[in-house]
Amino acid sequence: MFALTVRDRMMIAHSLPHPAFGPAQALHGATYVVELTIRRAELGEEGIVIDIGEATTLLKDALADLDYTNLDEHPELAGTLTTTEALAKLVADRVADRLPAGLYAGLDVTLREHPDAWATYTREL
Ligand SMILES: Nc1nc2c(c(=O)[nH]1)N=C([C@H](O)[C@H](O)COP(=O)(O)OP(=O)(O)OP(=O)(O)O)CN2
Repeated sequence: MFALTVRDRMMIAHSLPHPAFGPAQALHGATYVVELTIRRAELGEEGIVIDIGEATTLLKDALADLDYTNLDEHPELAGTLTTTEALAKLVADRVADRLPAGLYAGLDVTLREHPDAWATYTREL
């Protein structure tokens, strides 16, 4: 299995209104490093999993309406606890929706809250 990874960042504000989150129930900010890995069993005729530029654009587009926003006000996220895990799934689903069918084995999206904590969502395709 081959894999190609690209990385981007997004800055957001959000609150996590559940008692499990203590002070993070209040509005606070986060800067995530976001990694997208696309997996493919065999390389294409160009000898690549996916063009790096194309993968970078896919990731950037998936983050575009989230970056520099208050997620509490995002219509698609109403009623969602926007945890690192949930955001990783959201980004993965958005990228998966734009990949051609039948070409790729799967993808992983990792959001790093800080160097010592991250969450990953894995999706087979
Ligand atoms: N599994 C997850 N745990 C936590 C998430 C998350 O997205 N997934 N998010 C947060 C908060 O948004 C914030 O990032 C950290 O808040 P904090 O109160 O500092 O929480 P910590 O767990 O880091 O520290 P405590 O010792 O619990 O205060 C929190 N958790």
